[in-house]
Amino acid sequence: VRLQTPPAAESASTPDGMDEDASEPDPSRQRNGVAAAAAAAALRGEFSDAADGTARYAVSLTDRALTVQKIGASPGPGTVAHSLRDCVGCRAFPAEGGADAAAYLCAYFYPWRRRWLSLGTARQRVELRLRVASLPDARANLEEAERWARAVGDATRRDAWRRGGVVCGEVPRPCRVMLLLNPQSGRGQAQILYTTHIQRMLTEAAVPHTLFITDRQNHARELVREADLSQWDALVILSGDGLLFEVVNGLMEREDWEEAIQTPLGILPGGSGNALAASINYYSGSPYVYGEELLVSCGFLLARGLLSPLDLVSLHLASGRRVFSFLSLAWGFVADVDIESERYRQVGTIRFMVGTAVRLAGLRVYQGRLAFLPISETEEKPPEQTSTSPSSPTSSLCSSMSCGTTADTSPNHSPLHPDSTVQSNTLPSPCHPVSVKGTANHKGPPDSLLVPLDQSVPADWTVVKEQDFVLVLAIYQSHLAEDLQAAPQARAQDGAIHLYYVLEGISRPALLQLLLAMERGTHMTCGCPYLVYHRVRALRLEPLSPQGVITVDGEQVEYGPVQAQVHGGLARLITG
Ligand SMILES: Nc1ncnc2c1ncn2[C@@H]1O[C@H](COP(=O)(O)OP(=O)(O)OP(=O)(O)O)[C@@H](O)[C@H]1O
Repeated sequence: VRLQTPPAAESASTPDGMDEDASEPDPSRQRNGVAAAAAAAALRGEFSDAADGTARYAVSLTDRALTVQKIGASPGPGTVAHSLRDCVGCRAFPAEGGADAAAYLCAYFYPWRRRWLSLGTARQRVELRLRVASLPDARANLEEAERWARAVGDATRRDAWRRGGVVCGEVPRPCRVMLLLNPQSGRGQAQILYTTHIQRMLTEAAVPHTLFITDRQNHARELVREADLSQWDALVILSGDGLLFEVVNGLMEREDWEEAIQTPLGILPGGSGNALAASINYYSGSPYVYGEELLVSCGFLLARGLLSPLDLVSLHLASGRRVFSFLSLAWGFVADVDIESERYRQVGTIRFMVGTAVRLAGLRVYQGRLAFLPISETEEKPPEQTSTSPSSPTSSLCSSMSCGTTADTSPNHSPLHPDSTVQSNTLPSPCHPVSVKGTANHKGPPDSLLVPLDQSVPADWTVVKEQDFVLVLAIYQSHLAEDLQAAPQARAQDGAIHLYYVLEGISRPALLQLLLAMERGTHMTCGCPYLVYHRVRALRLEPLSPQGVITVDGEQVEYGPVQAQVHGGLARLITG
């Protein structure tokens, strides 16, 4: 374990060095919009160039933008409006060594800009540094710079809330972050990613953090299980999804699990799959990005600090062990590829492509039983949560169950659903559903929809005819990997398990076509009769083939019968 304190941010560019902000349209960015923004300005002032103090700038702050106009230049060229939607922070500081009475104002933006060498956009860093020297003494100049820094920070926060979707709070400021990093995740570059991107970004956003580098499997789990959580406002993972799986389960193993699991969780992609990070980026409405660009986008969302509820799925394994999952349960093709491709880890995300090619060549089928509790079309959905203003007393008190759920317009099941494979549970259930309580090693809410694994599923469940499957995938986020949109209709807090299965009989080309379509999330439009989809609250999977792989959140668990139930909004996720 290493502890580190972030150093101060470095490097600057002056307004002269910046192009027009390339974010999506903002009234204040347009030509006559600049005038409108200035008219509604909350603050106006005159600053000089941070480099040598020669050029002078008229600066105005509105609810939406920080606009900088070179004095003497006509509006348009020489005027830059920095949208607050792209701002991560702003700070004031005195001139170095006290030789000068001036103070400085620094604001940090990450607008979406066209890439230099390829199509599309990515968030790119812009630093605005201005000199405040209009007052005679150093203290007065610093106070003026601080006044601006506070105003920019407050306006940015208000802007984030205005745009927030399903928001149930925000991390406190300053936010004390426990940042857990797995140095072995992905291609083993998480530490470099921290130094090159995240350290500076968190410093700019004034997020003090302590870095914990894990040195073995289950290290993160133990750390959060034993941690004094009153010391931390958020737990952030720079790693793959496997480390977050450990953190979630470490929190759920605590005596105070109910409170502990409310600790805001954040994820920064450092692994090879990075499914949750890709999902968060997608939920935020951001363009598709991957690799380091996804890291910067997720770093930006983390810096904004808005919280959304996160569903967790409680899973009971054959041994009686209970685990909590935020991403997926997989059996068959998907699980095989995930685990078998571990040996190609050094090639990064391409490992999944290699693994897919290998497994397609030796396509397997698995015999098993599947049953689930569907979410009916008519089932009442929890009311949609609207953003609460940052000053609202309820905003920081969001309880897991009171956080709302977005309306989901997706169909309950695929129109391609081959009815012949599904039957309602005609077997009389020998007992009424009884809660399956947390087992000895786990705390957590009771699973009121499940009965013990050695009993038949309840009568209102749907039982799939016993047969051969190519894959079963239960997923609760939109992405299964950075480039796999397995359930584009899913949301972090929709209270649903999105259950897909592919039946035996599918040809290799048809399966490949499905997997390729999944990159764009269009697999349900392929017209494949072997692919079935249901939205469910609970499920049971009983593999009958003697050998196979089951994964939970990409981690291999014991092979055998497993059942699961979703718990809506049990955790909280930083989604920006
Ligand atoms: N220092 C370490 N050395 C070896 N394994 C570790 C270490 N720290 C954590 N682990 C384990 O590594 C496993 C994989 O980690 P993680 O999910 O972060 O990376 P990944 O597998 O590359 O990413 P992804 O899940 O996105 O594919 C986890 O089970 C975790 O417990």
